[in-house]
Amino acid sequence: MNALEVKNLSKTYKGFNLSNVSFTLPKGCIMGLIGENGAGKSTTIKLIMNTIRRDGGEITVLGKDNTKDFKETKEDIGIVLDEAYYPEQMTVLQINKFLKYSYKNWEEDRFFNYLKNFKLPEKKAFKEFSRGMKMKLAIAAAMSHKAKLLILDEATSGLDPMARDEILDIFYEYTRDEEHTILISSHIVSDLEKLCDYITFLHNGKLLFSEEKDRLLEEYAIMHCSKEDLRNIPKEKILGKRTSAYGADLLVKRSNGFKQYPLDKAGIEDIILLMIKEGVA
Ligand SMILES: Nc1ncnc2c1ncn2[C@@H]1O[C@H](COP(=O)(O)OP(=O)(O)OP(=O)(O)O)[C@@H](O)[C@H]1O
Repeated sequence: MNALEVKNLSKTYKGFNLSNVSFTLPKGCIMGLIGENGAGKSTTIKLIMNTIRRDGGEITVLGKDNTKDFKETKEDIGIVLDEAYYPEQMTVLQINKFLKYSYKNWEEDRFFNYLKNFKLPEKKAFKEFSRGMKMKLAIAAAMSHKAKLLILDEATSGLDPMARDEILDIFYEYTRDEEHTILISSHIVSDLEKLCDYITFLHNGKLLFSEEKDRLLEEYAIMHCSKEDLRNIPKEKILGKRTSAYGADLLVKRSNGFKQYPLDKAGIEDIILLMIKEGVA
């Protein structure tokens, strides 16, 4: 079963269109949502959470329509945004009590285990937590109420590299039972490349690709060529381009030929930067 199906999703704001975005996230997998500032990542996440109204399309969470079966899908989703909000005076012990009443399936032991792993103090008030500590608390809470789909919108960006690495390991473990699924947006593409099974790339409100990461890494390559070579390559085979005084780096698909040229591996960051670099996308 798919944890998440997004079909032809559309939303218009003045000066911005999220248009016909479709992607599928199978259960037990991790999907990274990437795109530049204003690409439409948070809008997509808000539409999945049903906190804003869509103009068109369909969203299914674990087989249920996210608007018609809103109450059930809400229990199934754990959400962490880029800021964590809890009552300022509360300690984690008090926050635990508060969350116990808020969630039907609150898992106290799991929550305290995460707090221990994250080394969060039990007696400090929430307002005295650093930004990173606040985020860790929100992540621990989102993973402790039997949510089947965990959604993180820029939730790891404020963490130091060690904390991020630790949390990426926890996310990875979280999904290995095939019951938990993660959708995570981040500007730290190297983290997503390490963690994710799927990458979905939005640009100016449009979906440029939603693919298995391993397929992207196998299929795409960077070709270095001279300006003269560049003139002989069919435009439709150039998926991205960066030119300099000496020649060009082209993003190409290995399946499109190019055996006569040396091809370098393309990482996810190379792929997305080249795709949008000179307006090819
Ligand atoms: N409530 C709103 N009213 C009007 N426009 C909005 C609203 N919310 C978002 N937008 C616009 O929608 C576009 C997409 O915004 P969104 O927050 O989805 O981008 P994003 O990809 O999450 O960006 P970032 O990486 O900066 O967080 C932007 O142009 C933004 O100004």
